[in-house]
Amino acid sequence: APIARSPDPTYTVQRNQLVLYDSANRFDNDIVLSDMDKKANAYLHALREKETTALKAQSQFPPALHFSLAKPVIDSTELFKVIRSMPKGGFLHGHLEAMLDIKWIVKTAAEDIGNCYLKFVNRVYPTFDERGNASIQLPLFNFSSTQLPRDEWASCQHARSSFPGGPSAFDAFVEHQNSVISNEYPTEEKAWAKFDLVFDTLGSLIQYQPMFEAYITRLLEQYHNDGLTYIELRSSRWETYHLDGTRRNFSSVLDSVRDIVDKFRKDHPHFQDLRFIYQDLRFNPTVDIENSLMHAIELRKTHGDQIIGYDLVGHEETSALRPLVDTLRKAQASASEQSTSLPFIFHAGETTRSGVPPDTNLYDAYLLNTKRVGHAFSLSHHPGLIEKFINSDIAVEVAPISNQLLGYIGDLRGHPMIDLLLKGVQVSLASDDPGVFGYEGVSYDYYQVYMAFESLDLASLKKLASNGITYAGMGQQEKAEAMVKFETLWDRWILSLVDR
Ligand SMILES: O=c1[nH]cnc2c1ncn2[C@@H]1O[C@H](CO)[C@@H](O)[C@H]1O
Repeated sequence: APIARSPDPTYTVQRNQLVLYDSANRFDNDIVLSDMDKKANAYLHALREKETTALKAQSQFPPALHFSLAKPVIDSTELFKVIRSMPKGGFLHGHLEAMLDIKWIVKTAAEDIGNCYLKFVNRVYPTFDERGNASIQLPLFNFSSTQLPRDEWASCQHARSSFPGGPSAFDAFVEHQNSVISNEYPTEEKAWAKFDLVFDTLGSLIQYQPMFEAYITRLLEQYHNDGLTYIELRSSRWETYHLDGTRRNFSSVLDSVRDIVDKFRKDHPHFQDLRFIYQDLRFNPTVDIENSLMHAIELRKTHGDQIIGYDLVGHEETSALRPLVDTLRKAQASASEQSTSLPFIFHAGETTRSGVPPDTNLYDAYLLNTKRVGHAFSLSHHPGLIEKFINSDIAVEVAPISNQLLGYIGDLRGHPMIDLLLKGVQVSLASDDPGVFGYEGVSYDYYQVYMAFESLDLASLKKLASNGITYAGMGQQEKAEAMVKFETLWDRWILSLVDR
């Protein structure tokens, strides 16, 4: 008869020690789950396991699918409903024009705001494949109290009602023309070639002040409904116009945002604020960047509670930080001479490549004292920088669905964020340009990440959410307030889960 072996107790002790050693620096180690939290954690864990098994059996596991295919699957799950209802603290990485459903924007322009005209312009863009260049009809919008020349401009109402399939088909068509939702753009080059075009259309819609106000109001409602209580958006110098021809400069636009947010906060006392990071395009001529830096410093003096930093955006292959180091440093010195500051919150490392400028931008961002880094997709290649980021408490803004749709990763289970998290880099989840990716808010990103990485649990979700407050452009007092509100909402949410 075989001799029964009892497990070697020394081995078990060694193994437990190894596990502990390996997870000693995990990003979420400081989160302590209450007994209630633990029940909720068990419930979420079981739900994830059950739905994962079922979805894998149908080859429909969402993190493995292109988001255009994953979205309807995610929408049908119970776990997504739960994740949607989760308090998500702060949202730190989104671009002003690309936050809302394009179908809603077009319908609102035509039906509610009025005085809306549009034309289609033919735009050619390289597709980097055997077909060479492609062209696309892009709509541009304009708002006017008088009829614009009919040979060029159509009224939005007429364009929508006369479109085959009617108004909603028209809105869907505009969305298709202005997005990178479909898998027609499988590589970084193709996605960016299309992506770069769509911001003109979006800009033309929200440079009209009544549209801008409707947009900001809707943004607050939708993102608050998604569980967010603090929002930071990247915005270029934003100016708007009125029907009578008067224009608002960025400073006046910020005043109008302040009014809208104050009003929203009266009805939503848990909502903290909406703030902006002044952005310029990284490939703009240096004199333009110098001007936007000076303008950002002016706004720091007058609207320092609304403009919390400065960033350079756009495809990182087009231009590096290094040639701009002097310009950027001079601007910060000039800010402090003027008794203010201009914090940098740079995009860097949004690339799969290694050792080339989009990757080595991470060095410059670090040396320029960036507060956080947008994307840092290639940070996992840099053991030394990872250590520096951890020691200097520089958080990374990760937008997994954006990374997939812009061609940096296929199956999200391969996303480098898990390496960073388990080594102790702090991350805040974001959605970058959800309006151009076919959704709103940040819940899909939370869902995909929780599904993709089974080593993440409820404590991880709580840490990711609260990081949106910890690393926000708020003062210590404001952060403390926001965190208390977040904890209240969190406990309420946990109760609702455990009560099921
Ligand atoms: O993921 C991104 N990386 C870099 N730049 C971006 C990203 N998403 C949007 N923009 C840039 O922001 C501007 C609109 O506000 C656009 O110019 C777009 O290229």
